[in-house]
Amino acid sequence: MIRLEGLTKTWPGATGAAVADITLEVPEGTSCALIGPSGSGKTTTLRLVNRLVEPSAGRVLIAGKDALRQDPVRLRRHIGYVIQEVGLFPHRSVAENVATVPGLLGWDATRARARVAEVLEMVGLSPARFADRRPHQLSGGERQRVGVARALAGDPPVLLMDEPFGAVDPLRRRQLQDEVLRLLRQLGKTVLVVTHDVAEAMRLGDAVAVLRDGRLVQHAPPAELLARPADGFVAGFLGTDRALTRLGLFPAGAARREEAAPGPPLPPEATLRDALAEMLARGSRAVPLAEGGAVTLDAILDLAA
Ligand SMILES: Nc1ncnc2c1ncn2[C@@H]1O[C@H](COP(=O)(O)OP(=O)(O)OP(=O)(O)O)[C@@H](O)[C@H]1O
Repeated sequence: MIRLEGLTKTWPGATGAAVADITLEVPEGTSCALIGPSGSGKTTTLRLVNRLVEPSAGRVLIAGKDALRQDPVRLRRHIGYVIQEVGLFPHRSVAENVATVPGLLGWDATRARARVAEVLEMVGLSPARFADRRPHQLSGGERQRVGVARALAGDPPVLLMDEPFGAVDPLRRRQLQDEVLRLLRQLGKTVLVVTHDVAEAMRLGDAVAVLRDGRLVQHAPPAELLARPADGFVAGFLGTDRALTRLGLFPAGAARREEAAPGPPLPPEATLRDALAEMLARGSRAVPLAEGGAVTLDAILDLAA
């Protein structure tokens, strides 16, 4: 569990606080996405958690323990940190990069080697193919996977991610998001993730926290946030297409009706947004579901109301 209590950071010489009195809890084994405009304090908030930035006021509790009372270097060994630029050591192999924290934790070589192979497998990189490569011999997506593997290597209960998929092309991005999310859920990690991408926040966060000028303006599960933005600022930030974004959170079967519709069925992983796109493409008010029955336009409108 991560708990921020009245967390505040005022940079020297700044007129206002970059992070202003934020109180927020991320329950154990869940994820929270931090979103907000550029300069709203997302990265600073994340770095206050692992003490790369020291607060001006307030507290950070991790699993109930006050982070400010722990040695910052030790603290960081128990918090995974994934950033957009990944920050891999360029002259070290993938295996050596991933072994960084196990090395700092004093694991013996056999245990560290086994762990490196295990986490590389977890993120979908075959150790036989990738362990000996250097970072420049990887694609952007592969580098990002190595970044996640490195953050997981010491088995930290908490993970901080700052634009973790920012360098990945849009096509692979969604697949990588889904895979990493599934993995983190399965491992029961508590995750705080910063992104500027609204759709990504909705996919990655069990809850989403919206920041404006360092203040927390709304904290809610994605479907609730999209349905009921707290004010005009949040509504504007989520975008005029927020109703469509919300449809993307539900499986197509959520608007199932017991009726027949023409054409091929939707793929099993289709969302309501995909179903609507298919209706528009087919010029039809209903599309069949793989499990039988159909999604209808009326059922989608009922659900969105
Ligand atoms: N090391 C620093 N020294 C002084 N001011 C800083 C420092 N780091 C960040 N700031 C300021 O703190 C404020 C919040 O910055 P922060 O990087 O947390 O925002 P952000 O929401 O992550 O923005 P972005 O989406 O552009 O990355 C900004 O006004 C920024 O200029």
